Amino acid sequence: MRQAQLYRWQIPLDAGVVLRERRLKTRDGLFVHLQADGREGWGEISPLPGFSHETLDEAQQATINWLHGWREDKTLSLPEQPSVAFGLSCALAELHGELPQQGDYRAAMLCTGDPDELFAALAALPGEKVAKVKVGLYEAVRDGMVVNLLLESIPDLRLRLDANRAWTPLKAQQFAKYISPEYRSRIAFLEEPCKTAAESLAFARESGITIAWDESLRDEGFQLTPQQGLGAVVVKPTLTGSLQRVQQQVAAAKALGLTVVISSSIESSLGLTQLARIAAWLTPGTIPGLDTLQLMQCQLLRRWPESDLPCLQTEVLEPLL
Ligand SMILES: O=C(O)CCC(=O)C1=CC=C[C@@H](O)[C@@H]1C(=O)O
Ligand SMILES: [Mg+2]
Repeated sequence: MRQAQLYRWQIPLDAGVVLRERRLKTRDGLFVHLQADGREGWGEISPLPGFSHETLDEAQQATINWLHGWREDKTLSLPEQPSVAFGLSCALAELHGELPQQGDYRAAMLCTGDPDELFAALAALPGEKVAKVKVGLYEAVRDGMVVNLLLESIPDLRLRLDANRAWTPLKAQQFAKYISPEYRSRIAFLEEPCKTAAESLAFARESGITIAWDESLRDEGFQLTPQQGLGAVVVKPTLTGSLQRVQQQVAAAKALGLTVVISSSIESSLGLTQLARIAAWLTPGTIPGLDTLQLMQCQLLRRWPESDLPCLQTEVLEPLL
């Protein structure tokens, strides 16, 4: 006997979460709970505003339609909305015991705010010092000076940078000019420096700074091919689709010798813990990009290890079925 429930939730975010020039005050999403033969599985469906094409209402309706069929023992293909396919595939994988329990809870520290605050946090970072810094929000020269200062001040720090396609080729050159050549190898990668892939690849060739694809992976008709200066891909499962689709994309990137980073789409703690398990399973040895729980004011259902944020249970969730 199959049972299913769908919950809607909303988490207040700390001030200052800006995505694609829009301020996000809350993170809203869905949890799907499947039960059958004494087993259960959970999944998170939380399309990311400004990045996902589907709205939460569209995701909700597609999920409800699918669940009605699943409860009647129909074997259905997953809906095409990536956030829905991902969440349902996680719930099915948990139900069938196919999502490994072991997680990689290390996270590349997501750095926001002023350099002084960064120094203390980064210097105290235990183990492999990997941090992610968003660039492209301020002047490129300032970004270059801050990044150079961080690399100079913390000799064992490696940085992941992300410009979210903010720079023109000139701005990208201005940034690179302020990074001492001997520090450039400690930039693990710079995600999406310029507005177009061609401009980003030219930047990588000219600057010697390794770049990574993130948004490009999801562009219509994009083909992943080996390129000089391309070192990594950043895979956001909520924006990509089912676990099976994620596995395909990870395998294709690894076959090209690229580093693959499993990255957050600002999911709840339940989604983030599942991403940590997917990272340990599909990209062992690579620190995932999951340090986004700090943006939230609470956890839901499952705790992120060592987070002291309050963890709320189903009583705050709105059942929809
Ligand atoms: O990848 C990480 O380390 C954390 C997640 C992260 O940086 C992002 C998540 C969602 C949208 C963006 O703000 C940003 C990104 O573009 O990678
Ligand atoms: Mg990115």
